Amino acid sequence: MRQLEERYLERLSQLYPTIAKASTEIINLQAILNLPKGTEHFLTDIHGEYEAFAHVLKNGSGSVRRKIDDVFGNTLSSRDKQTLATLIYYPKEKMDRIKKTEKNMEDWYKITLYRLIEICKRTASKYTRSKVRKALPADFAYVIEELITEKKDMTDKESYYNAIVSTIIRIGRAEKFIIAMSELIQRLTVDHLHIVGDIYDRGPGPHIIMDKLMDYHSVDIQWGNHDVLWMGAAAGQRGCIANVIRICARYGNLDILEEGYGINLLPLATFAMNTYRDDPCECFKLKGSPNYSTSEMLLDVKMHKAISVIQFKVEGQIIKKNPGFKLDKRNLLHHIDYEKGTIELDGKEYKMLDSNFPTIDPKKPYALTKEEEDIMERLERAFENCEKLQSHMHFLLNKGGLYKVYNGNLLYHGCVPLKEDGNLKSVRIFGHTYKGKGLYEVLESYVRKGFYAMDSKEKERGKDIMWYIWLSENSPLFGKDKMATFERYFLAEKETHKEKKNPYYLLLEDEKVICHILKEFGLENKDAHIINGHVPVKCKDGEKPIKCGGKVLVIDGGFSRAYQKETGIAGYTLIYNSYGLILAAHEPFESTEAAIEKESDIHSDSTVVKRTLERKKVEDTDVGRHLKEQIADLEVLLAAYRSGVIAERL
Ligand SMILES: O=P(O)(O)OC[C@H]1O[C@](O)(COP(=O)(O)O)[C@@H](O)[C@@H]1O
Ligand SMILES: [Mn+2]
Repeated sequence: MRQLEERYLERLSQLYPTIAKASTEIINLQAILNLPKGTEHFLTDIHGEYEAFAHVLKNGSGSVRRKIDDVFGNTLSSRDKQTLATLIYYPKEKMDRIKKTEKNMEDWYKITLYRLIEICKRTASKYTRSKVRKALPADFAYVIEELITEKKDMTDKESYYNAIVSTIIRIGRAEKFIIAMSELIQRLTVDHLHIVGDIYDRGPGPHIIMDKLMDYHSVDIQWGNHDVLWMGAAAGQRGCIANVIRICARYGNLDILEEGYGINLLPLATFAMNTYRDDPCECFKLKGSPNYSTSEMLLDVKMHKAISVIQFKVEGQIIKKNPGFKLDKRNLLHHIDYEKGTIELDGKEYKMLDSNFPTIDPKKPYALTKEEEDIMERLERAFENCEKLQSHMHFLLNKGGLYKVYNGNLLYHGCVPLKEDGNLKSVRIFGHTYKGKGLYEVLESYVRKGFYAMDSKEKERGKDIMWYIWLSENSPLFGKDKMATFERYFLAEKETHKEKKNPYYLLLEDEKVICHILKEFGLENKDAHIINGHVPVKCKDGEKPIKCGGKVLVIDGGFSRAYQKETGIAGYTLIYNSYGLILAAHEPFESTEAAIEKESDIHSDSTVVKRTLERKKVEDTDVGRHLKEQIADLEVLLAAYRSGVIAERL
């Protein structure tokens, strides 16, 4: 042990070779501990809505606007503040419009630059110089640092600033500079982003969102069931591939696959056209209103049906292969009477809304036809070999997980499976029993195995687990008793469509249960919160996102347009800054165009969930804890130098 400590100190002394260097580092770290805590931003259930997502990222769910209010208070009209906010979100586009009407651009540049400098000063004041420096755009790094650094003892500050600003304008760099400042403000307003799941499906641009996230300065992701579905597809799991394509077809988003990821769907399209040529595919009408021509629409519904039938078949095979998944009840194709066009479910007979199944052999309903098999083989290869998809999925693997404990909060997408009495539900995974945190951990480890395991059997299990996470009633990311996809397509009886939620969702107001979950994940502090998404909060029915006296925050971002009529708003996001927790309710996002032109900001309403008595500092955060450990280590090193145990490396 002693030897280990000495070896560690030796290593540390290579980094801080002298008393002076070690002391300076201690002082620097101590200074960081006393800075205000950085702002965290939480978004969930983005579901491919890249424009709304980009907007919320730009406005920091109201954080930029709050900064403008803090700096300018009553000295600017609310109209001017809104224009300034829009400029910060969309600097280039806004300036292009302003230039068309503004008579004195030079004046406008001057005023705008001063305003931006003031806001930038305020946003930067929370960080160390070194952190700000790292965020500065290379072209203007030096000037911006000059402009935002307080020069206390300079006598004629004003003329010094004026000279810089006038030069920027005179040499024609004002626009570029305004863009750089605006982006810097956006960058500094939010220190860290949490995505609490469901980036994928329903909306048109999940791949664009992923590109943005990969570019973002600091982010973690708690996978949602839809994200794990795409991960499974990328790993070549057939159930996941079929679901991914089915959902894209259902929402008129096959472009994501074809154009976004370059996955060739021609074999499926040709097969669908031939197989369902005269079939109107009534049950497979699209959701939403995609921009389709009639022939595109016709093709899409046929592909939608073709891949759905393939899905029910391959899922049947996965269920048979994995009896431990206990999903046999979800195999329904063998309950269909193909002649009568009916199905028997739980002893009751239902009329099927569709009875044209040319590819199903009633004796072997789960077997793929030769053509279907061929299509699936090609799709498997296409998903596995798509470089862009693989890079997006590896980003999810590297930056994400099934849950996260961060600054005293517990983040996960769906739920912790519970029994009706509120105790943790035990679940069998490949012959072993797990619950609570253990369940989360084993599932996550299998997801990773699905990509990285050397042992082919474990790898296969890992792939199948991704599909299991998508729809099992015991999956913490799904948390409903069944996924009623089949019933929703083929049966008119609404009661068969019902997906009953895990008791977790009924127990969200039960403090004992919630504290138990938090404790299970190591959070015993009374200030801890659970933050989850997944279930839309039906605001129009009076439902509230704040549960259990503020201990639980269900912030389904509600970005998904298809769901906005159910919730009545566009959903919630959360901000955790040094003053506390702020919940932002959003109105539906019209378009980027409207956001710029009408200066409409989707952020509508903020509720302070919790206000801290004292402003939280870095020392109160997880990073602060690491810094304190580092300081303690450095102090040991310092003592070792002083007592002669270790020599300085001069
Ligand atoms: O209406 P859609 O898009 O077909 O999806 C409905 C399905 O999506 C789910 O709600 C899962 O998606 P979420 O994770 O977004 O809730 C299923 O429970 C349901 O069967
Ligand atoms: Mn979800």
